[in-house]
Amino acid sequence: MSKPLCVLVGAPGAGKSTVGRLLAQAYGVSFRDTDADVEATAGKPISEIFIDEGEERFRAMETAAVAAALAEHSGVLALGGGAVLAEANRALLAGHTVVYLSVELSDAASRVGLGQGRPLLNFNPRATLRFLLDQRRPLYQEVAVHTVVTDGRTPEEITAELAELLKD
Ligand SMILES: Nc1ncnc2c1ncn2[C@@H]1O[C@H](COP(=O)(O)OP(=O)(O)OP(=O)(O)O)[C@@H](O)[C@H]1O
Ligand SMILES: O=C(O)C1=C[C@@H](O)[C@@H](O)[C@H](O)C1
Ligand SMILES: [Mg+2]
Repeated sequence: MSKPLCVLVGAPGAGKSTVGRLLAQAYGVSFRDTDADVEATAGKPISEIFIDEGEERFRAMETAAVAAALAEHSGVLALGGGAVLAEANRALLAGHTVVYLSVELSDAASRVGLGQGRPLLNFNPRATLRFLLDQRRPLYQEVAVHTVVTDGRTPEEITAELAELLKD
């Protein structure tokens, strides 16, 4: 039983995977991403899981991946953007060093582009992102111990702030 150094949450395009990798490198620890874990378990990309099995099945696999990663991983962990929607996942995060990488619509939209590889954003990515951000902002805030604003900042700047926060 171990505990992640830090758990990153945030919307699509917040930079969880990008910043998570940089932070892990800086600390010399490994990086894990529950999206990649679900894909490895299913043997296919998330976009295909959504098409073949539906979002509900994906969310069940995601909860199993979150529980396993929180129990096993001691490095930096990024959660899928929608993981905070499930009460069970939010409960699992209690007591963990959860950092909310916040992003607002303008930067999120330019970072995810047309939403390729992100099934929820296949249709009208900007309007969907606006909805997701409004729906999830309070949930990210609820689980987070720290918030790091990412808008208009480079991944390196964000990583440096995160490293500073983790010293406490
Ligand atoms: N601070 C930043 N400034 C500019 N571009 C960024 C920043 N952070 C990430 N990006 C770019 O935005 C895109 C999305 O980043 P990333 O995949 O890390 O986000 P994510 O939070 O993991 O998204 P998802 O929830 O879809 O997995 C990538 O192309 C990445 O290079
Ligand atoms: O925001 C979401 O609901 C998602 C974000 C991605 O990380 C993936 O977990 C999946 O595409 C769903
Ligand atoms: Mg990611």
